[in-house]
Amino acid sequence: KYPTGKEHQRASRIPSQFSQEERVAMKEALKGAIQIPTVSFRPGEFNTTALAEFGEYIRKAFPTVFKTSFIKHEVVGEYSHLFTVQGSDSSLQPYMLMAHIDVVPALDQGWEVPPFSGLERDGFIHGRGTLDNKNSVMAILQALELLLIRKYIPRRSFLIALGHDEEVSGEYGAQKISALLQARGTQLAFIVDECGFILDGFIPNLKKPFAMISVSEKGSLNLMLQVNMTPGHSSAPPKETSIGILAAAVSRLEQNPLPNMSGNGPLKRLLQQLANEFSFPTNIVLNNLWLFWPLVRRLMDRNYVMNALLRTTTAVTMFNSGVKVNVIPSVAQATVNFRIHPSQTVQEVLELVKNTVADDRVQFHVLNAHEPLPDSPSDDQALGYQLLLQTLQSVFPEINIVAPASCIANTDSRHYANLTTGIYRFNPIYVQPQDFRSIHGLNEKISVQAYETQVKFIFEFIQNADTELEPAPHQHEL
Ligand SMILES: CCCCCCCCCCCCCCCCCC(=O)N[C@@H](Cc1ccccc1)C(=O)O
Ligand SMILES: [Zn+2]
Ligand SMILES: [Zn+2]
Repeated sequence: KYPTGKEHQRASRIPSQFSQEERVAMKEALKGAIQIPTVSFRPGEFNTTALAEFGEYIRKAFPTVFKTSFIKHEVVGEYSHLFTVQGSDSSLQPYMLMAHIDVVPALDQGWEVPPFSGLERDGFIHGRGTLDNKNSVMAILQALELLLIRKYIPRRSFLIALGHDEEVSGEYGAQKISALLQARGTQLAFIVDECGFILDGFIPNLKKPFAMISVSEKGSLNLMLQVNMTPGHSSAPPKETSIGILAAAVSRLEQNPLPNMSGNGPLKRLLQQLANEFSFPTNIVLNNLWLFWPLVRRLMDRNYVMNALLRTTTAVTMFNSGVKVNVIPSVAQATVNFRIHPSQTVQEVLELVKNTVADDRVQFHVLNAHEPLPDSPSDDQALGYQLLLQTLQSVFPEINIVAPASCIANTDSRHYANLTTGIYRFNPIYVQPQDFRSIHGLNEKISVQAYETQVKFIFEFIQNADTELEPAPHQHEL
C-alpha cells in the first residue's frame, strides 16, 4: 500500500549521499552512454543502430527503473523513451523531466580525445554529449534508480521523456510523445528541460556565478533568399550577377542587425542586481543605468552570447550558386537562420528583413518558422520554478542569484507547450564560456564531480516535488 501525507514524506526523506561503489558505477554508466554514437544528421536521418543500442544500454544500466511495478516504460517513434512514474497521490498534478539521447556529429579532428571514447582524464569525462545532453539522460535515470534502490515511493507522479532527434527538430521523438500525451488528455504541472546553466565568467569582471533558468525560448525563421538572372557566357558578363546581387543582400542583413529588444528586460534587471558585485568604475555605471544604458547596450552587442539574448539574430548558414567556371549562373540561393527574440513575431522579422534587403530582384521563401515561446511563470506560485530555486539552494548554497532568461536556441520542450504553461530549461551544472563553446564544438567534457552533483540535484528535486514548498529566502529572484 502506498504511504500518503506530507508527514510521512518528511520522515522518509532520503539523504543524497552515495557510496563509493555507487559513485564509480554512475560515472562508468555515463562513459558507456557517451561511447554509443547516437548521432542525428538530418530530420529523419539518424544512427538507428546506435539509438537501438542505447535503448538496450539503459535497460542494463538501470535495472530497477525497468522492473519497478509503478513505472511504465514505452518506446515512442521507435527510439524515444517515455517513462511514467505513478505517484501515490493522484490528486497531485504530474510533472515531466526531459532530456535527449541524440547528439550532433563529431569528427576526431581537433579533439583532445576521440569524441565517442568517453575517456576519463584529469577528473573529466570527455566526449560528445557529456554536456548536451546525455549527462541529463543518464542523471535523471540514475537519480531515479538510486531512489528506487532506497525504496523511495514518489507521491507526485512524474514522466521522463527522452527524445531521440532533438538535434534535428524533434519531429519523430518529442512531437510523437507530445501527441501521445495529448491524446491521453495529460496535463502537466511543469516541465524541466535543457538550456540553462550555472554561468561562471560570462560577464566580464564579475567573479560571482549565477544560475540562469530559461523561462522562454526564442522563435525561429529559416528564410531562403533567391535571385534569378539570365544565364550566359562569362566572357561578356552583365554588370551584376545573381551571385553579386544575393551577396549584397546578405551583406546588408549582416551589417544591419535586427533591433536590440532589451528595453527593461531581464538582462537589464540582472545587471542592476549585480551592480555592487563589480569594482569601480563598473559598479558606478551599472548603478546608473538610467544614464549609461546606451553605452552598456553597445558593449553587450559586441559579446556574441549577450547579443543573442538581446535581439533576433541573423545567421547566414547556406549559400549556393554556380555550376561551371565560365557560366554566369541563373540562380543564387542563400539560407538565413533567424532566432527570434521573444518580444518579436515571425511576421515582424520578415517585414524588417525585406525592408533591409530592399531589392525587388531578391525573392523570399519561408522554409519553416515558429513563434517564440511565451514566458513561463517565475513568481512565488510557480511550482516548477520554486522547486528549482529550492533545490538550487540546498545543492548549491553558494549560488544566491537566479536569473530568468530566454533560451537562445530551441529545445524539445517547445513541442509540449500545450501540455503546460510552466516550461523551465535548466541543467544544474557550472558552465564557463569555453564549456559553452564546446557544446556542438570541440572537446565537450564534464567533470566527474559535476556529473555526481547533477545526479544529486535530481535526486533532491524529485523528493522536493513530493513535499510542501518552502520559500527560498536568500535567493534573489530577478
Ligand atoms: C548575462 C550573461 C548571459 C550569458 C548567456 C549564456 C547563455 C548560455 C545558455 C546555454 C545554452 C545552451 C544551449 C543548449 C541547448 C541547445 C539546443 C539546440 O541546439 N537545439 C537545436 C534544435 C533544433 C531546432 C530546429 C532544427 C534543428 C535543431 C537548435 O538549433 O536550436
Ligand atoms: Zn541539447
Ligand atoms: Zn545540441
